[in-house]
Amino acid sequence: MVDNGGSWPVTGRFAVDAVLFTKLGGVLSVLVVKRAKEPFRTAVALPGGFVEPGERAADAAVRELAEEAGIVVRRDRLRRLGCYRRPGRDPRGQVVSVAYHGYVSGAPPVVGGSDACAARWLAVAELQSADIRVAFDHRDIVSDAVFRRFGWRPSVLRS
Ligand SMILES: O=P(O)(O)OC[C@H]1O[C@@H](O)[C@H](O)[C@@H]1O
Repeated sequence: MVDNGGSWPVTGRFAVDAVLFTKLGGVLSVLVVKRAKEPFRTAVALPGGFVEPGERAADAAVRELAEEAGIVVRRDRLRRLGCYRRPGRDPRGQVVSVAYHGYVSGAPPVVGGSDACAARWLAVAELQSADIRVAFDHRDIVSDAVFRRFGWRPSVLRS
């Protein structure tokens, strides 16, 4: 632990999220987990978590993908999407999340672990349905990732 002399305010925590795409039956899909704990217990979320002391953000994204979804993705297959810092995005307090995006072919098998009780590939269009409870600002993150990668923006479907 670095002694900051008490002069640096501790204002928040640093997290990562991973948007991993595939095509499943020709349909653009994204890897999601079901949260096993609060906040947003049982909601759909992106694989993600807090960055450990001394850990690089991209390595944390790779680690969370493995821990929460049982999928091994090389760091150089992930691209940085951006920083998500809107106040209130996490009910626990100020959490800044760096999001990454990537693509894997063939919808490899995934399995929930760690903070996730399940993992699956979910059609992007389905994730945008208002009927699905999505944790944090993860629906917006997926929308931004689709736009960055494919150049179109999925619209939220109201039932
Ligand atoms: O999954 P835990 O460890 O509870 O918290 C990490 C999550 O907290 C959120 O702000 C981030 O978007 C990230 O997904």
